Amino acid sequence: MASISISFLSPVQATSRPKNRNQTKPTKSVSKNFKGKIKFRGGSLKAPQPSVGGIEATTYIRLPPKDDFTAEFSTEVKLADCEVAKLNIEDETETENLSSEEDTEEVQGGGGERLDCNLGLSYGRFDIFEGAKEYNDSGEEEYDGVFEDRGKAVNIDEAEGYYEGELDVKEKGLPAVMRCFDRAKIYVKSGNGGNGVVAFRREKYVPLGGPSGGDGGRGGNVYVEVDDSMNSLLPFRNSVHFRAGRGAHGQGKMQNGAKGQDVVVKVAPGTVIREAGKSEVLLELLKPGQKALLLSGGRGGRGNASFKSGLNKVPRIAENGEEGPEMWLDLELKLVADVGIVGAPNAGKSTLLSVISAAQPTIANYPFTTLLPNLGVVSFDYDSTMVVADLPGLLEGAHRGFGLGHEFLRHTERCSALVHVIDGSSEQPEYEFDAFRLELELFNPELAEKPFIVAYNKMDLPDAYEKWPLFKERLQARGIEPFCMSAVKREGTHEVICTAYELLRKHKEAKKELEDPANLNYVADMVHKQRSASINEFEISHDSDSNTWHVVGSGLQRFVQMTNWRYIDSEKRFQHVLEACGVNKSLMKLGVKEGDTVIVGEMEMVWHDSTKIAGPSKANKGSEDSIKWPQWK
Ligand SMILES: Nc1nc2c(ncn2[C@@H]2O[C@H](COP(=O)(O)OP(=O)(O)OP(=O)(O)O)[C@@H](O)[C@H]2O)c(=O)[nH]1
Ligand SMILES: [Mg+2]
Repeated sequence: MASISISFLSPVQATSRPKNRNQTKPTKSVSKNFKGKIKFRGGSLKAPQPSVGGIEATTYIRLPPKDDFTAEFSTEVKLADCEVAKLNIEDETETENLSSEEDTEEVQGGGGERLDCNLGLSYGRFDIFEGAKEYNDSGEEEYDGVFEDRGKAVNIDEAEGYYEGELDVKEKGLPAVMRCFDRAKIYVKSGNGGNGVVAFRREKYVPLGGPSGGDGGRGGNVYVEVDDSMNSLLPFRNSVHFRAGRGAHGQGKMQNGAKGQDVVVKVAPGTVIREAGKSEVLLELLKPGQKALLLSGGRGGRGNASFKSGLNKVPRIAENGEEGPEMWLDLELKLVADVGIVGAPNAGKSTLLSVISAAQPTIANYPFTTLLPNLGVVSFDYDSTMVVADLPGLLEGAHRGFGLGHEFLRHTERCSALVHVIDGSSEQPEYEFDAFRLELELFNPELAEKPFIVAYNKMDLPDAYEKWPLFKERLQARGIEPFCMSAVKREGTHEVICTAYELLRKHKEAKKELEDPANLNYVADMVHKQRSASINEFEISHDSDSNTWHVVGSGLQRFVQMTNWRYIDSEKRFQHVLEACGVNKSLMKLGVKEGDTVIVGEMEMVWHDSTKIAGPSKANKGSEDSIKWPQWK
């Protein structure tokens, strides 16, 4: 094969490109000149401007450090076009093909990249913020119960009774402990593959031992697993980055590198995973033990033993390991509860939960005692259980940001039934019920359609007892059969909860038929599909101002990234691939000219019309004599 020489220039030299324009036959090869890692430079892509002419690409230029420019072709995966993948609770078969490695890493503690979650909620008269422990060194998320009344902090015990009176809307973000209870933003990156090496067998009495460079190991995978013991996303306040280990490099004597360590991100049942900033749901993990492969590690680079062929018995080439994909993910937790207890603040929701289950939520005679949802398991005589969630109280106007309950209403989205607890001692219980139904409707009409039970509470109080007949009559007139109870005295609660269980049972039977199987490895499959695009699929665009041609294609980009420029044969292979996949031909058809810059992945090259160089390449022989292909020395 005829030849063309390639030289890597320093960034300084690269800027004075005209100097090299006539350098059709540079004397130094890339392996001697180029030491550093090749950096990538992105550029704005514009529509191609086809024209005719141009001949051969030759000179390669090393790019400035990656930090100096904005990376356009990063390895970060974008799944904007992904379809929703919902997991089937019943489907367990998908987990079987996952690796059993469970390396719960914990990675960078930092708190810098937390979810920016300014939800703009207001709390009416009360603003609740975190106590001092929220910011202590140990990172414990304790809430020490301090209310702020328009700038003036008051103790939680003194806050009783503040609820009465006019409610003002005041814009303020949620306290971190609440914000992070069910939302988190994390970074995941699978491991890079290890590099392959060039080595030759040297042994006494074994002349010409041949290539013996081993392949690099595959990078570690990133898994997401449902952990039954978690019921919030609070652990992600301190752990944001999850990186799998990189594969070990290959070694001589045909030794392949070891696989990188996997990472398992543990999430609470009911966690919904989205790509950061996108609305499409990538995964929904419901069942404890479910384990999904999120990102698979990069492939290990091949050592020179893998390049041995009949034509090239002494290959001096090895690949870099493939970079592992990385992503930012938004996690959202929607509790997996069968029944949700909802109602106005101070109605007795937590009291009901404490009576029917072993849960011990905080109960007190002031609104917003419950700041985060509580879960309890109700066991029935006949060996069946149901999970009940007690949610923070909801105020009228919650959809406009009043109170706390609205933020947590979405946790009822997975509930099969709702129990409305009505405070019988309130002035107008029926009005309270109507206001609540309206709030549900405004938040999500689907919630309002869920089967529900009305539980009229505090029947032990004379006030509530007197109002009960009228309340019952009015609701019956509307076709609703309310229950009365006294949660404190444990009277009437059993009927309420048995009816709720009956609703749940009916709902589960209906749901069973609708469930469809889902692919747990959906995200990994999508990423793999994106990254393994054919090398022949590329687009060329031209920036006429800077005479720059951008060749964009994920297959080509991956190829450039895996090319190890330290080895002399890599240049030949690279040029051969550009030729074979039609990049050179396409550039010439589009009118590339002498001295134009051509950027392929991380590589920037200067195009040279090297008509002086002898003969067309083998691939082109006899087909298009007018076109001069890049040549090799
Ligand atoms: N007399 C009487 N008091 C009750 C009954 N149920 C609850 N309470 C009282 O009502 C007050 C509020 O009870 P909680 O269970 O904290 O009310 P909650 O609905 O969870 O309130 P938030 O969490 O603030 O929304 C407490 O002082 C309870 O003791 C009842 O059946 N009778
Ligand atoms: Mg409560």
